[in-house]
Amino acid sequence: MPYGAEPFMTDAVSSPYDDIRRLITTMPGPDEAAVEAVRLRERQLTKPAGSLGRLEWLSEWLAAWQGKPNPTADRPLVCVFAASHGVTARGVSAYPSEVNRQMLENFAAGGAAINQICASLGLGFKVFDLAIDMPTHDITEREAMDEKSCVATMAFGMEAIAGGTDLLAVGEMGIGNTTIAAAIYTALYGGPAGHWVGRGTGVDDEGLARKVATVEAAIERHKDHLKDPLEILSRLGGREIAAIVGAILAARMQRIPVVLDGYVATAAAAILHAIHPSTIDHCIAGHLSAEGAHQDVLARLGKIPLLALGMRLGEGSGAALAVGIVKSAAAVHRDMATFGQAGVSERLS
Ligand SMILES: O=C(O)c1ccc[n+]([C@@H]2O[C@H](COP(=O)([O-])O)[C@@H](O)[C@H]2O)c1
Ligand SMILES: Cc1cc2nc[nH]c2cc1C
Repeated sequence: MPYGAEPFMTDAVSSPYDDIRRLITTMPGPDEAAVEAVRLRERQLTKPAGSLGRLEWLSEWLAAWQGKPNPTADRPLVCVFAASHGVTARGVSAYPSEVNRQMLENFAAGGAAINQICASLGLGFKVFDLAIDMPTHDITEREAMDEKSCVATMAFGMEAIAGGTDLLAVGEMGIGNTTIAAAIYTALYGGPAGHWVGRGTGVDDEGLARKVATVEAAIERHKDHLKDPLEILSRLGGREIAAIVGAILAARMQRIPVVLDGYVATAAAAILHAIHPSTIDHCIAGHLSAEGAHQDVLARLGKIPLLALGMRLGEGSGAALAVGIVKSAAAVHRDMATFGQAGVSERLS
């Protein structure tokens, strides 16, 4: 038998993405019985019905995706995925790419904003270095990464949950990646590149014009290959976005609800949503980023952000703050007294 023609191989055209597509078809759905149990207890707690607004919904959401009637947020984990981008050669960021490695050191030393947010809220924190010294290709010239590297990076992102957690927040670090995210949104949703491009770390008007021109050039370069969302991901990048796609999928398989960070992290959710909207039903938007088009993206994904603090930092900061709210929602649901326990009179009619 000639080399490469083992009997178990078929002639069917296979793609490196097949395993990811197969995984998506086996994802668990929401646990309706757990949601009902939460609603039942909710009605018995010492407060006017519905008075805790979205906190009540958050308890139901946790229960639905954790698959348990007593939802928890006892071991929340913030994962930050860090990557470098060849497109920075086009002058699309207010900061140099060296900041990527320097910020990894800052995260490790405990000096970044995200370190303080995690410490103040008691959240676990893990950073993933996605070959930070090897930028992906400039997407105006060629694809950011090949399909196999893209799949390998998604698989690496699945490691996010390896240590165990009951609530995952996903964020990123990568100079130039608001241009990458804008390119992904332009490919997915169409319209002028200028609609999707914002100031990121704070580029001036010339920088903004360079970002728009860069996204337009990237779309023009790849225009014949932007139908399949996974191909959009590998062509436009970057590694941190691919890793977050993997983390979101792995979390779903293990029944771990996910909190998304800002404009860049949401691009990973948008890729999955374009494959099938239900793939991100276990995700909430932690916050509304100040990066202009985030509102539009979240509306397309059907997500209402938990917080709107005018933040545009990235590094998981908005998602981590939102986890603090989710932790309170779980604690309120678990520890409040019922009308019966507290001897408080119930509603008249
Ligand atoms: O995700 C967001 O909402 C967001 C908005 C603006 C900036 N960022 C962060 O800033 C970096 C990207 O900005 P830029 O200008 O280099 O494209 C990257 O490290 C992101 O974490 C992130
Ligand atoms: C200093 C700095 C910190 C960051 N954290 C996330 N993105 C960032 C971009 C810069 C420039």
